[in-house]
Amino acid sequence: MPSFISIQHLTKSYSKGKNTVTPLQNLSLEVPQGEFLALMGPSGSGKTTLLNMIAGIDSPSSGELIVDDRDISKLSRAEITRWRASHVGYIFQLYHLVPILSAYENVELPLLLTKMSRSQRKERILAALDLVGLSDRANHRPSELSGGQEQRVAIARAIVHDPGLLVADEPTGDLDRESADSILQLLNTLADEHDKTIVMVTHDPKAAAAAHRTLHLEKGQLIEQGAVSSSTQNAAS
Ligand SMILES: Nc1ncnc2c1ncn2[C@@H]1O[C@H](COP(=O)(O)OP(=O)(O)OP(=O)(O)O)[C@@H](O)[C@H]1O
Repeated sequence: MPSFISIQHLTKSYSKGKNTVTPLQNLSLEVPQGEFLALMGPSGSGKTTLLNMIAGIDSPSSGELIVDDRDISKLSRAEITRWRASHVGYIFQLYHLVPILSAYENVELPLLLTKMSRSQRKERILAALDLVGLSDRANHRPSELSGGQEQRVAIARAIVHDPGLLVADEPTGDLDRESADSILQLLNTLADEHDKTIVMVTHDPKAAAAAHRTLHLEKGQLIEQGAVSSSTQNAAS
């Protein structure tokens, strides 16, 4: 099966004063469509940097970055903004819901950027809320929801425009174990039954274990779980 994400020899450097920081160095990665991939690694190892590259939020210094058959490192700023809006869904640790809007209205936000009619939007929003198990909370505001429910609304918002790729940065970092497990189950369902390709950054080994595969970032390179050195495990714990 061709890869949904194909990264070849990707390097990312930042200038910091007189110094250069290179969180990702000559990194290569293949992710098949429908895979739920977890990224782990010590703080500062470049996990968020890699996630931002894959999601088209930041661009590589060098290397090839193909997502869904497109080399997104070669797109202009306007093209990448358009690409992101239709191809990527974002899930954050702290949900980033708009407090004065209902769950329904929060989920509607990505669709307001499209030419969809109100009735088309309604159909999509109700389907997304149904998929995350929150049909009965459509009119509730975030403050009237539990943390787990807020994250479900955020996931409904991330999938409502039907992107192929979901990126999640510590999606269970603010949740108790039970809520975290049900969010991880939902992410598995999205990969297994809805063919979403999911890349999740996490510090939580239990969250990583729920994914199909876990990779560790070490010295700007990716290492399969099992091949990770004890020094990295100590640093990550
Ligand atoms: N915009 C930027 N400008 C300069 N340096 C940056 C920038 N973004 C990230 N870095 C540096 O790149 C390195 C990797 O950062 P990154 O946030 O990707 O790590 P991380 O593994 O996600 O860490 P954490 O687990 O703490 O979130 C760090 O040394 C960071 O200071």
